[in-house]
Amino acid sequence: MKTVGFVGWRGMVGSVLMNRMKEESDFNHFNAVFFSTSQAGEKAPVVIQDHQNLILQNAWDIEYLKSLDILVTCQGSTYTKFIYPRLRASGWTGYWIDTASYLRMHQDAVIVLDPVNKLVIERGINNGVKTFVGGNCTVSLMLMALGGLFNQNLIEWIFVSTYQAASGYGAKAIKELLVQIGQVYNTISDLLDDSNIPILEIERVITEFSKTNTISTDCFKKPLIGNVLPWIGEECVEYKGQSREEWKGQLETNKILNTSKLILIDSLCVRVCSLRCHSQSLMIKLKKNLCLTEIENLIESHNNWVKVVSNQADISLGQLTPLSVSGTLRIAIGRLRKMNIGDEFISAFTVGDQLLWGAAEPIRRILNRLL
Ligand SMILES: NC(=O)C1=CN([C@@H]2O[C@H](COP(=O)(O)OP(=O)(O)OC[C@H]3O[C@@H](n4cnc5c(N)ncnc54)[C@H](OP(=O)(O)O)[C@@H]3O)[C@@H](O)[C@H]2O)C=CC1
Ligand SMILES: N[C@@H](CC(=O)OP(=O)(O)O)C(=O)O
Repeated sequence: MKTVGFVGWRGMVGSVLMNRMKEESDFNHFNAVFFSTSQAGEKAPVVIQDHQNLILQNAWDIEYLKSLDILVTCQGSTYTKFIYPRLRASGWTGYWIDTASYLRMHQDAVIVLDPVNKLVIERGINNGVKTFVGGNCTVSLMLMALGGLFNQNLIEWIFVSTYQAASGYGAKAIKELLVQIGQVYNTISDLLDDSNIPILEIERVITEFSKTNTISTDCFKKPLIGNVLPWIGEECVEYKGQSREEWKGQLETNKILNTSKLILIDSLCVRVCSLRCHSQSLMIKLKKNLCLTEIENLIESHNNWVKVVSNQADISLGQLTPLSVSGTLRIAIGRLRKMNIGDEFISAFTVGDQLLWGAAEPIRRILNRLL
């Protein structure tokens, strides 16, 4: 059996990965070794019955890492940046599987999303590629939703407006949003009980409180509760005025699909206060005029997880929301219709869990493929 090391397994993405692997009994197929950058020597997680007494190994120990057949890291780019070049320089030729963005555009790395780019992955494996990286969450979720149209080479360009969950900024950010909700509620809970207080007075109190320094904003820098934040991540060095999150859309999509002619993708990425599902509003220019039923059929037949939601109010509100998709592998896509501006333009809205298909699931699946 192969030996697989896990770094970053107790982080948010790592925990979702561990849960999925336990659900699917993946740990029966290899020997697992768990590492930590900060807790070496402490107890490792128990993932199968007979492995009760394993301890955490030191994630900085190159000599130990060299003994692995496969290393899976959900630890983040800082770890990858430090360890990856040193481990490769030491002569290690094992498989490196990573959730972090650092190696994604590296020429020796394949971005994995097998329902969409299985052939690219297989070609990579056959050509001796040893580095496999999960895509940016919005990119992976968009590709899972529109795989059927990309597959048929029907897309000329897309403009995406994202509504990204707090989880995309990590566990601390989800906590910060929940703390903000509590803080805001505490400032007005007495007022809510008094039916004589006008709603605009309550709104004024909340708005004023949210502008004070008392509200927690360590992660997001501004309140997310009662707000939307129209900038995610750093500014792109190459393109002023574009965030790196927006910049990744076109770059990663074209790398994942291994396109010979660039598919144009642009976006405006916004943080909203949902917890772990990213939503995206899409304006798509098709290369030809197709009827809506054909478009829906192509989308839905592409993979087992994408579900077309009928474009009706009650069904959209029930099945096309972060709440309805959260914690599932479902990729919901709806609000599909032809736009007024022309027959080749369609609009759509899609929702996916950014910790599952957006992060952990492609990693779980490439690991199983490489075993
Ligand atoms: N968040 C997301 O939605 C997505 C993230 N990614 C990428 O995945 C990587 C990891 O992200 P994420 O999972 O959010 O990172 P986290 O911050 O949740 O975890 C990273 C590491 O922090 C350490 N840590 C310190 N204190 C704690 C604690 N109290 N609980 C758990 N872990 C703790 C752990 O390492 P140790 O045990 O070594 O101390 C852990 O592995 C990043 O590169 C990110 O860009 C990719 C796609 C989506
Ligand atoms: N940036 C994403 C999450 C993420 O980690 O992306 P990446 O893996 O490309 O750094 C978000 O904030 O929602």
